[in-house]
Amino acid sequence: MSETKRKKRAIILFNLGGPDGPDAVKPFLFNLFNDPAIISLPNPFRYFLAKLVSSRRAPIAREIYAHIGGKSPLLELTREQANALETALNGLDDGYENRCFIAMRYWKPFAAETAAAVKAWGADEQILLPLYPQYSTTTSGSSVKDWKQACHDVGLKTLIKTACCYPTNSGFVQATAEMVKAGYENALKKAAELGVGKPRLLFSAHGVPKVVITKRGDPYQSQIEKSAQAVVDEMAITDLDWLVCYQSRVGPMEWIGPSTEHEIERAGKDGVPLVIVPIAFVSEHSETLVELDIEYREIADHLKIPIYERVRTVCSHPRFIAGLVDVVKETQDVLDQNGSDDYSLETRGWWCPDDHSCAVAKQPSGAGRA
Ligand SMILES: C=CC1=C(C)c2cc3[nH]c(cc4nc(cc5[nH]c(cc1n2)c(C)c5CCC(=O)O)C(CCC(=O)O)=C4C)c(C)c3C=C
Ligand SMILES: [Fe+2]
Ligand SMILES: [Fe+2]
Repeated sequence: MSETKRKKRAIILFNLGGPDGPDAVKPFLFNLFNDPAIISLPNPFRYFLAKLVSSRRAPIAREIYAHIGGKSPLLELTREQANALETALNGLDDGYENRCFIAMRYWKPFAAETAAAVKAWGADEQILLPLYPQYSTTTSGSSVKDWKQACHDVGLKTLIKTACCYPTNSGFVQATAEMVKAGYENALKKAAELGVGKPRLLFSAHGVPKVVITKRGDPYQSQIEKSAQAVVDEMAITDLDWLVCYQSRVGPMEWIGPSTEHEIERAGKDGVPLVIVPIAFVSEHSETLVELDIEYREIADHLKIPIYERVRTVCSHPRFIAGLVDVVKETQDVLDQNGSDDYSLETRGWWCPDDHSCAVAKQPSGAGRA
């Protein structure tokens, strides 16, 4: 019996990227601040502001990265996720030969290099998979736009579909809940030994300027709240004390709140133990290993918070990888039933309805999109 040729499906994993050494810090920051999704000024103003801000921020950022060997572990951890996902997808035996590629937004491997590799491999289809469960124009939106530009530049034109977001994906929620539960129980045990009250869970997400929510209409904040609620529901512990807060503020603009620092200070006043849960990151990097583990822990110690327990991110947790497989399958269904996205760079802010029906097949063509 002749074997039918399997279609080649490229899965493109997007993340922010991080410097691979001290010399990369300034150009990495320049790329970040020169992104119109981050600073929405026309050029040449954005270019000059990005030069200025990246020069000023570079010494601070270098100090941050010095705590973790001068570089970000993000690419290495993303490679592990890509390998695990590729193995899981190829185990489906669903008629596709799968290969996972990585495109980082502000440092290597950049979209252009990866798009060229996808073209050289001879992909028939592409599934775009941001490693951000919640959608923001500053992250997933920016990466997808950058990717489509790279596809234009290298002449890569295949069927293509984007998984815009998956804030309540069961694999992501179960993996997170399992890890939070372990951290919570650990803190509860320590609290009993110390004779202090029960711990409070702080679901800490990367912040964004308020205008990103109010003017652009990003669903990011509401999706963060949905993720946290889903994890709490999955944990099924009665009377949990929990809330959502936002870390990593930079610049003079007003950011969404409450800030994680403010909530740590409030916990200090209340004298309650803390369990910190990163809810917008799916891997370890400067924002978890330095900001949460070193900087915020110092604040907590200074305030004599009795316990400060930080839950690790899901990384390559098998349940999370299984969740990503589901996202790829759902996105493939939408591609098969609604057809390919176009390569237009004119995306509106986001295209996923709040109920996440963008990833549900059998909707009328174009539904949920601008
Ligand atoms: C959900 C994830 C992220 C959102 C939303 C986001 C928005 C955002 N970030 C900045 C500025 C900086 N971010 C920096 C690092 C950084 N940011 C994210 C994720 C999100 N950013 C990650 C994963 C990382 C870590 C990268 C790594 O270490 O590998 C930095 C650099 C570090 C520092 O100087 O503090 C900056 C600057 C803005 C302005 C913004 C929204 C407008
Ligand atoms: Fe979505
Ligand atoms: Fe950031």
